[in-house]
Amino acid sequence: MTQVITLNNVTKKFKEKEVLKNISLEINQGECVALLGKNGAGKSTLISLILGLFYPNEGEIELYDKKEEVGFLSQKTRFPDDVTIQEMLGFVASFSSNALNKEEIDHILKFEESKYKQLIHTCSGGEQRLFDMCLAIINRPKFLIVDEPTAGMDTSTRNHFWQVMEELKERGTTILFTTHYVEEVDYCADRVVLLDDGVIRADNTPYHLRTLNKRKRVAIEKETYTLFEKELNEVADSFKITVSEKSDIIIWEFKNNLSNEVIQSLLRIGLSFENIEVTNTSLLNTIFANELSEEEEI
Ligand SMILES: Nc1ncnc2c1ncn2[C@@H]1O[C@H](COP(=O)(O)OP(=O)(O)OP(=O)(O)O)[C@@H](O)[C@H]1O
Repeated sequence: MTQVITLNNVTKKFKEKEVLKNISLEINQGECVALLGKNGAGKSTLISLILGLFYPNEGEIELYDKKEEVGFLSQKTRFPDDVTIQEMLGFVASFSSNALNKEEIDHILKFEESKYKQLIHTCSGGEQRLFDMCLAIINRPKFLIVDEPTAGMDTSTRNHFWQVMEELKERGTTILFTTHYVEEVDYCADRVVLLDDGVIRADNTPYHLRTLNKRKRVAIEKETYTLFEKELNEVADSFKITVSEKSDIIIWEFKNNLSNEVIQSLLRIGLSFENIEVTNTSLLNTIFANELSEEEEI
């Protein structure tokens, strides 16, 4: 496979703080990689290193595409107050010999014709994000990096955005995107890289990460719980179940491998499946809920 970027044992510090610790990562041509992590995990710093905006303190980064073949959508964009959508599109397109044509731009933005004459800052949050995206891909980059692209988008704009990403992917664009939305990795990511406190905790397919259920969750209505309280507390104690309350339900959480025994105990006490709701807590949810301990393997 042809590599687009390679990071070898990269460490980045801001003063004494290690924000990225010994990161090694390869992205191959045509791959779509989701970089997932909580606030402050180091996602934007990693992107800045790839873009050459910061130097690493240790390690090497090799970008195989030319700089002008890389498109970048940053988390926040700023434009002068007195520039229209049309003017900015024309300005950015003027740097490329093969810029997107009007029809392609219309397909991305889905703006009415009159909107092009509007000042950029009068766009809604979602419209502005689509506009940012359009500028990022106006020169048809081979490698596209997008940092939290869907912030501020409503559901239909978000769906449209992911459709555009899918089309880019079908045309062979290599994509690296960051997101806080666990469900967004399902749209077009081939791989999910989980960054946690500056360390890569997982690098695998979305399917693989989703199926790694570390915990089971059982919700029981408080009214029902009260009827069987003594017996339920005994079961909870014997399996060391984490018990919490949320409005009118009691939630039990326990390791997946205890599922059969816990459910059988509930049925023995007299609860029926109609009284309980059983759900899986995925690995991704677990990590985002800050519940994964350092020792837990992925
Ligand atoms: N220029 C800088 N100087 C000092 N510290 C910085 C700088 N840039 C980032 N940091 C720190 O590095 C850590 C990682 O920040 P980064 O922006 O990479 O995280 P992130 O995963 O992108 O977070 P978010 O999801 O909130 O955007 C944070 O603690 C942040 O305060």
